[in-house]
Amino acid sequence: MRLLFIGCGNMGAAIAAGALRKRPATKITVVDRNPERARGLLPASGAEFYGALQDVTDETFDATILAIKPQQFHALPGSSLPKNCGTLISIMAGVTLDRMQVKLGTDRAVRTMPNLPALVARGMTVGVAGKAVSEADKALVSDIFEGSGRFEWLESEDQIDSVTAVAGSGPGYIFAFAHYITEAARAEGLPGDLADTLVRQTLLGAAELLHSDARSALELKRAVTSKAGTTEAGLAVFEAEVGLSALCRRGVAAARARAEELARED
Ligand SMILES: NC(=O)C1=CN([C@@H]2O[C@H](COP(=O)(O)OP(=O)(O)OC[C@H]3O[C@@H](n4cnc5c(N)ncnc54)[C@H](O)[C@@H]3O)[C@@H](O)[C@H]2O)C=CC1
Ligand SMILES: O=C(O)[C@@H]1CCC=N1
Repeated sequence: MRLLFIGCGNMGAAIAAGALRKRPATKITVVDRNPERARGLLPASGAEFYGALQDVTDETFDATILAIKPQQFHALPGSSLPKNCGTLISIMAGVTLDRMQVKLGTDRAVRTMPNLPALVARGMTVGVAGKAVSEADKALVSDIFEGSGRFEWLESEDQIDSVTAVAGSGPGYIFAFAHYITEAARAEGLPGDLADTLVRQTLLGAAELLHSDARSALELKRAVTSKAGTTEAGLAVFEAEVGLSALCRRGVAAARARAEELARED
């Protein structure tokens, strides 16, 4: 398969690496304003790197992945896309299929929301297909993203901003939590290195249990929590009236509202 990446930063490079993992014969062309950074993020890929779309000589691709920031989309010269750019795949938060149609003149477009663990092939991507996307196009899109983790189709675009708030931004919330727990461990007087190891390994173990154990998150929480024990004492603080539950709802709602706002910006 032949893929064109427009923008190849953290996410573009993770997705390109995933596509290569799934289909090693994939030929990748990258256009990035900073081609040297892109090259550094995608070493030994056999990819070609360009600084501008006009420099790309190939005219035929199976898919073109837009992996620039939503705020960079309005400056993209839609008319300079290659003649046969295949299925257009956007990973931009808050950029609607309608907006892509107006700017790029095609309904053969898929709006996706991946997440950063794609870097380690543990990503979660959700996609919604535009009107002119065929079953063959959809199979290709699934293949591209399955190389960097799990992929699911959404029936309608209505839910993608909520998906963005949960899974797209989600790793950021988890990393913030890891940071604050590490700080708390240091405040307890534990050495920095040990605090770091305790938190990383605890999160990894908990994530692995969530992944491999049939019990729900709530059931697993109960399995840790002994009656009148230490976890119960800690959770009583985390779950106080305006605690973790309310914060999660407010945080997710704020991220979803920001995605909706991005959709209105041009
Ligand atoms: N970082 C994350 O965890 C996630 C990001 N996203 C989405 O992925 C997109 C990219 O995010 P990152 O990879 O984090 O950003 P990034 O800043 O690492 O990558 C963007 C790249 O686009 C390049 N670029 C900008 N304008 C360009 C243009 N006109 N032509 C060619 N290249 C251009 C930049 O040089 C940069 O390398 C965003 O739209 C974001 O909403 C989606 C899910 C998760
Ligand atoms: O923060 C953002 O806007 C992007 C989209 C989801 C994760 N990062």
